Amino acid sequence: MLQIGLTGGIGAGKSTVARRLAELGATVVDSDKIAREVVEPGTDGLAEIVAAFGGEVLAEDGSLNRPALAAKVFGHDENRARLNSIVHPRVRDRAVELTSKAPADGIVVQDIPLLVENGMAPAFHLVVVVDADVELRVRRLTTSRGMDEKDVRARIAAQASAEQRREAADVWLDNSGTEDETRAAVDELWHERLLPFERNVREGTYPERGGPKIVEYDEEWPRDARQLIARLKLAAGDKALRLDHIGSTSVPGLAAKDVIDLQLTVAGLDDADALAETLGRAGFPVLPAFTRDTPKATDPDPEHWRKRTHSSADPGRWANLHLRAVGSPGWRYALLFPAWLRADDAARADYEAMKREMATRFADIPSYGDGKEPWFAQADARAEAWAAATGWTPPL
Ligand SMILES: CC(C)(COP(=O)(O)OP(=O)(O)OC[C@H]1O[C@@H](n2cnc3c(N)ncnc32)[C@H](O)[C@@H]1O)[C@@H](O)C(=O)NCCC(=O)NCCS
Ligand SMILES: Nc1ncnc2c1ncn2[C@@H]1O[C@H](COP(=O)(O)OP(=O)(O)OP(=O)(O)O)[C@@H](O)[C@H]1O
Repeated sequence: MLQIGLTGGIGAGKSTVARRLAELGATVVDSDKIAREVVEPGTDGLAEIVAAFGGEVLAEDGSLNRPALAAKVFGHDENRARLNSIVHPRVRDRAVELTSKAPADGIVVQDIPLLVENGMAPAFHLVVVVDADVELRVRRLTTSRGMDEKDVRARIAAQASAEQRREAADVWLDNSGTEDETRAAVDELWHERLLPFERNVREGTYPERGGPKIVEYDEEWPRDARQLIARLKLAAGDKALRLDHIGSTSVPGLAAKDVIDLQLTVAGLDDADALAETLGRAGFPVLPAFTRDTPKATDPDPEHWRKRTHSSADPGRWANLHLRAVGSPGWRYALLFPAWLRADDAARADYEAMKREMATRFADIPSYGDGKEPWFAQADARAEAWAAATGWTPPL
C-alpha cells in the first residue's frame, strides 16, 4: 500500500486534487470530513468542546455552531491549540482505521490541511503540496465559496507558510492556472509516479535508472535528503544509530548523477537484515547485488567492507541507501570522502572532471563505477592526509 499525504493552505485546491485522485482510483481519506464526524451531536468530541468553550458554541439543535467556534479559534492561538488537542487525536485514530481498510495494492491519499503544521510528512511515502498564491486563494474563497475575507486571512495566518510547505513537499502542484491544467498534472503524477511507485513497493522492485548522467549541482538536493532521512528515521526507529546524506550530491557545488545517497548507521549487519523488510515497505527495497564496498589498501580484508544496499522505489527520485556497521572501514570512508571534497576545492574539481570523463566513456552504471576506481586509489591517500592534517574523525 502506498501512503500519500496531500496538503496545502486553505483554498489552494486540495479538494479539487483529491477528487481527481479518487476518480483515478485512490482511496481518499479526508481529514476535514472526519473532523466534522468526530464532533457530531452525541460524540464525546463535542462534549469536550462544550466543556472547553461553553454552551455558546452550540446551535439551537444541539449541533456544533461552526462559525461561532471559528470566531473563537482563528486569531486566538491558545483557543486554537485547545481545539486542536481535542479534535486532532480523534481525527488521527479514525484516519488510521479507514486507511487500514484500503486494499493491499491500493494508493491511499490522506487529505490533511495541517499535515506540515503537525509534522506528519515523514509518515508518508510521498507528500503532495497543492499551492496557489495567497491573493488568488482569498479571491477564490470569497467569490466561489462566499467566505468572509477576514476569516480567510485569519485562517491563512494560522497555517504554515509556502516555504514551510516547500520543505516538506516531494511534489509541488501549482494550482494557479485552470482546473483542467491541474487535473492534467494530477493525471501525469498518477500514471508516471504513483502507480509505478506502488507496484515497486509491493513487489520489492525499483525503477529503471538509465546510464550515468552528470548534472550540475542542484540546490534542492539537501532538502530532498532531509525529507528522505526523516522518513527513514521514522521507519527504522532505534536501529538507525544515525542517517547521513553522503556521496556527491552531499557536496555543495559538485556536479553529480542526480542520486541522493544516504548512509544508515547500524550497530551490526544483523540489524541491517532485521530492517530489510521495514525499509522495503517504507519505499526502499533491498538491492541484493551490492553487498560489499571495494576494499581499500588501508584494510584489504573484504569481510570488513560488507554492507547492505537499498534503492528507492520512487520513479521520481532516485536515491540509494547504504547500511553499514558503525566503525567499519566502509562506514568511515563514506563519511570521510564527502567531508574532504567539501573542504578541498581542488579535489572537488579533480573529481568532477574525472566523473564527467567516465560518464562519456561508459554507458552503464557498473562500468562507470569500475572506471572511477583507479582515481579513488590515489584519492584515498589524499583524503587520509587531509583527515590527519585537520584532525577529522567520523561523527558519533
Ligand atoms: C473551527 C471549525 C469549527 C470551523 O469550521 P468550518 O466549517 O468553518 O471550517 P472547516 O472545518 O470546513 O475547515 C475549512 C478549512 O479551514 C482551515 N482550518 C480548520 N481548522 C483549522 C485549524 N485548527 N488551524 C488552521 N486552519 C484550520 C483548513 O484549511 C480547513 O480545510 C473547524 O474548522 C474545526 O473544528 N477545526 C479544528 C479541527 C481542524 O484542525 N480541522 C482541520 C484539519 S483536521
Ligand atoms: N484552478 C482553479 N481555478 C479556479 N478555481 C479553482 C481552481 N482550483 C480550485 N478552485 C476553486 O477554489 C476553491 C477552493 O478550492 P478547493 O476546495 O479545492 O480548495 P481546498 O484546498 O480543498 O480548500 P479547503 O482548505 O477549504 O479544504 C473552490 O471553490 C474551487 O472550486
